[in-house]
Amino acid sequence: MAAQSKIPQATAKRLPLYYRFLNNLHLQGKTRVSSKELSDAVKVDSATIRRDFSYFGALGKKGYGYNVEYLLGFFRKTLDQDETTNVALIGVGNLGTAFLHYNFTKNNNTKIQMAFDADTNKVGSKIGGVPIYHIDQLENRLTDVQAAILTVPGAQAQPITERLVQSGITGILNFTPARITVPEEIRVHHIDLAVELQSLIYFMKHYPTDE
Ligand SMILES: NC(=O)c1ccc[n+]([C@@H]2O[C@H](COP(=O)([O-])OP(=O)(O)OC[C@H]3O[C@@H](n4cnc5c(N)ncnc54)[C@H](O)[C@@H]3O)[C@@H](O)[C@H]2O)c1
Repeated sequence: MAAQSKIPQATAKRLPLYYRFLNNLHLQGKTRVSSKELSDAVKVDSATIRRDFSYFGALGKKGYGYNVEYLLGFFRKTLDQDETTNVALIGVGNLGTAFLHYNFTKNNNTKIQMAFDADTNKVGSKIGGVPIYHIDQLENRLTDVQAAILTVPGAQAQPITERLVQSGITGILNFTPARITVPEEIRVHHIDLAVELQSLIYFMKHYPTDE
């Protein structure tokens, strides 16, 4: 595994991009992909992709491309080995409470360290071992936290996002229906259950798994 820690930073940054696309291909039942196909999808030129993949020990074969399963296995291992990322959760309601109970116990390198809410009845308690602070404390408490999970009502999403960005958060997992605006160096992943469900139904219809 030592070779994996030698991956250049620029390559490592593209890993999640590759991972998402390959995962989608895998879900569609595709077993191989060409560097051209990948290049078009992730908007990285084929030469860079080939160089990146050579670090992973994945050497594409002419006329075959890359084995999707092999790459996915590699990415899972590598992404899992990343250094610990501290996460804060904002909005301890129905959804937020469920996440705190879950707290990604199967994944050692991601942990919700703290949570925030505006409701004084929730502040001062712990859920799943995670302390809940008042949202007024956000700027004081958010030191050494890199990512945030947003589970507040939609109308609160943008103002809270601005405070998170000011506090040095660089990644936001947004569960609210609001589309949030951030500076371009901040990464936002939006999880919309309605869209996910529609997408599932689309794939059920068009890519039945028992083909
Ligand atoms: N519950 C679901 O299944 C579900 C599914 C998909 C998306 N969502 C979205 O996730 C978000 C949360 O949903 P929910 O059902 O948990 O809502 P909820 O009303 O149960 O919880 C929202 C929490 O945010 C807190 N809050 C309100 N304003 C705040 C502020 N300014 N700062 C900090 N905390 C604040 C509230 O006190 C409350 O605890 C919503 O945007 C919702 O649309 C929910």
